Amino acid sequence: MEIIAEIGQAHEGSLGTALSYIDALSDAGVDAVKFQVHIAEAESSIYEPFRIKFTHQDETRIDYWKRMEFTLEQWKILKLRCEEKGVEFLASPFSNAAVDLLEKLGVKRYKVGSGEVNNLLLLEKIAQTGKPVILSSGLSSFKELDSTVDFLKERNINISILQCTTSYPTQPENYGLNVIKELKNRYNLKTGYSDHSAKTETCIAATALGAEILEFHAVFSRKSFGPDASSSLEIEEIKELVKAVRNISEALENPVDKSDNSRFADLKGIFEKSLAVNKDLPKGHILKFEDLEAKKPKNKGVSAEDFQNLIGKRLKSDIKKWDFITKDNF
Ligand SMILES: C=C(OP(=O)(O)O)C(=O)O
Repeated sequence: MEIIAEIGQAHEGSLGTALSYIDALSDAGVDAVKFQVHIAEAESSIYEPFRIKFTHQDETRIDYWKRMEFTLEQWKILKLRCEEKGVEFLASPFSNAAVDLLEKLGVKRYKVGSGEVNNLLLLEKIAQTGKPVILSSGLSSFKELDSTVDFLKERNINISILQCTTSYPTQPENYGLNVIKELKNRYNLKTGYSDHSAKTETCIAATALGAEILEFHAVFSRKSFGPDASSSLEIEEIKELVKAVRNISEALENPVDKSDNSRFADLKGIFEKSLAVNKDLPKGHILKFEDLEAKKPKNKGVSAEDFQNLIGKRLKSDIKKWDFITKDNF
């Protein structure tokens, strides 16, 4: 399982905050820390509407993107910090200029956000790098995904694909956990889940349903400013999630063979019981179901699993309450 923590815009354009996120998330045990590379002039214009107008600080959406930009030098610092902390620096570009920037950083692969699935210009640019792509599907139908997957396959790109719902925060009826398996069956690619539910249980369920990659938004506090804060997981939740996901992954990698219980032989013996009577019974009494009890340990008399053979049998001797029943009693 690959666990990717998406910082998105949670850094609010501050290099220091972005570095703190790398530190906190690598300590939480994720495999990759993910950024979005926004180069305002290359990807947007004054005509772009706000997805959520959460601040009056930025007059227009492009002003917001400008505030989220880092310089190449700053990106180098962020990537270096990821390397020092032993996590992959992963990013989604939102323009061809952003791909050029990421190439200068020497990234290993690319994430394509849900909004870019039909941006063939960007996909062509990424494909020209020859590097693997993780494709998100939050806004796409199968038909659109088919074309994008074909487009990348024709260019020999190694693709992974994520179920995602672009709705912030995503409500249970829209998680689409069923789609993880459908994507796997349809494309036979490495398949995962990109979460916006802000709930660890969604990611754990996705793991159990076969996701091989998990991505979720991270934030220091869901009360923070920002478009994704309410759809994100906090650091303590991420720590717990990482542990849970690693455990479930290990469980899934070790399927249990229920047809063979030989490993329980000793323990099973400790749990097994022998038959006893629950009242004083006189010689000549005919045993009924209501007379019987099953008590530990096993092998003290007739085994509990053989109780049906005793019903209707006549006692040859008295037997005291809670005494075990043996063959000699008949
Ligand atoms: C928007 C992104 O991804 P997703 O669609 O998976 O949320 C992204 O990676 O930048």
